[in-house]
Amino acid sequence: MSTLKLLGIEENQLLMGYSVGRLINEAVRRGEGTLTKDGALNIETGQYTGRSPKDRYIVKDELTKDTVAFGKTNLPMEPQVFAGLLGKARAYVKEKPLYLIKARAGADPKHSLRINVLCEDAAQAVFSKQIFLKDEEREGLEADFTVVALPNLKAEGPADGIHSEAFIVLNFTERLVLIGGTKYSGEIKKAVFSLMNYLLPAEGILPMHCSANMGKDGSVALFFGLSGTGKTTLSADPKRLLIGDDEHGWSSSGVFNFEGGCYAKCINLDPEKEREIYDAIRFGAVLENVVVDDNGHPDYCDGSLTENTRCTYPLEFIAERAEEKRGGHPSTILFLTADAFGVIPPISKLTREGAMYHFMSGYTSKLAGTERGIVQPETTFSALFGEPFMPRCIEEYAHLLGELIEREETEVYLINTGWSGGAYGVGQRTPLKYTRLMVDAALSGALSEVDYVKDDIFNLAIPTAVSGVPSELLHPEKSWKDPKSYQETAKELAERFKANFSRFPNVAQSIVGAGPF
Ligand SMILES: Nc1ncnc2c1ncn2[C@@H]1O[C@H](COP(=O)(O)OP(=O)(O)O)[C@@H](O)[C@H]1O
Ligand SMILES: C=C(OP(=O)(O)O)C(=O)O
Ligand SMILES: [Mn+2]
Repeated sequence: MSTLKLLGIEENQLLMGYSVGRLINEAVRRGEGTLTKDGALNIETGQYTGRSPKDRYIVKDELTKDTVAFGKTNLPMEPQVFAGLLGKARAYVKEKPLYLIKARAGADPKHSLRINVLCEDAAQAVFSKQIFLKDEEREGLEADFTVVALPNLKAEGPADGIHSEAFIVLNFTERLVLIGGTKYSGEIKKAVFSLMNYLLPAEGILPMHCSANMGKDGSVALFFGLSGTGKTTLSADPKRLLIGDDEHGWSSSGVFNFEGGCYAKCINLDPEKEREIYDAIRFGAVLENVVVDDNGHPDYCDGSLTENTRCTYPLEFIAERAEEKRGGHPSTILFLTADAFGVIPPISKLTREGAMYHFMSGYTSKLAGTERGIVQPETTFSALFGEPFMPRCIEEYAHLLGELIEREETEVYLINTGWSGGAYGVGQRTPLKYTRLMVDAALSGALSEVDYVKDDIFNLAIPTAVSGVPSELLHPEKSWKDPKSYQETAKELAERFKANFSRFPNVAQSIVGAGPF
């Protein structure tokens, strides 16, 4: 059955082919948001201002039962529970006008999905048009997957067989994503990301939660990291061409963006420090939960609605960009971690085994606002630096990365964009200008020419010098005022790494041995 039929939607309900300008007018007219003085559309998303992982499900059926790693991250949903929610959605959309955005995921035409996004809100239609790759020219209504975003449809929680009023459900058999009860647009993009992450490994492609950019010489860099660790910020670099800010695939011909736009954090956005992002906030961009005064002036320092304020804009709003949204094989990979313990060196070089160890560990902190209920940094091990979005078992993805970095001789660094000079509350977040200099040094090849010292707790190789960066900052045991408390804290974190890694009992000893001592 066609997906529209399944949803009980008639063709005459669909609002199609609207330009960005027209959708923005609709959003304002319908009271969904207002324009700032720079022309961006600002909306408030209500109670849900970040992702809600406890409300995200995958339907467990014949197709997925043996191919999805069901558990706490990939919550299973029984087909009959899905049928109940679908019934609610059908009743809700009956005779309701819905915006249809024809989009695509995957800039490599060989590995691309046709996506129809159906939105009840015009603002989410603008979001979808700007974040995904355009596919307006596509004829007919057929697509590979349909995403239905009904933020104002609230479920009844346990009475509907789910956790709360919000639901994000991926149904691979019906090729349908149902979203209700949350207006946070991040759910729409991350749901499509999860679709790609399920489908691509079957084609031998590694999907990655990373940003990507390219030097003017064509050399590609990837920045992996969980939410808030700096993928978007560090990849927007005027010296390099942006390929994409969040989701990529790595195939035998190189890397490709899944998306067509960016989803940047705006908290404390400072035009001096993040010029590219600041300049992208204009007509056509969508802000979420930024506090704006009566004259339309945004106050990026106001986190009263959430710390997770956001801006969506198409890649074309960034001057230095890779037009094709693709590049060759990465020569350098940077794993970004926001270490709230403040004991991981700001930059270190990983061996191939070390890269595998840290990819599978995915150590970082969840930062305030990025997920429901997170108000201060919370230690997490999020495998692949994106476990919430990876439906398959971790080893499948890790295996692919291992093969690729081996074959392409990709160099891998670990970068702590989190705390230094002390733990969260005592030290400070590593100044962005220094992190940028460390990234520059890694990408220019300068770090191939310096000496390294061993960190004897974490088994990491720390460069002795990075141009422009105070050398004591490079070594946590020197940047902490109290060496004893550094030792204790570092050892505590090392133990946490080991405890976490016991979830991978079958991994080669050489990889386990590349972790903390
Ligand atoms: N040293 C640093 N490196 C990267 N980002 C930093 C640093 N210090 C502070 N930040 C801030 O942290 C946030 C990183 O967020 P973002 O780049 O959107 O992460 P991601 O794209 O990985 O979710 C930004 O608000 C940025 O200004
Ligand atoms: C949209 C998100 O991604 P990121 O913060 O990694 O940009 C999110 O995690 O909600
Ligand atoms: Mn980002």
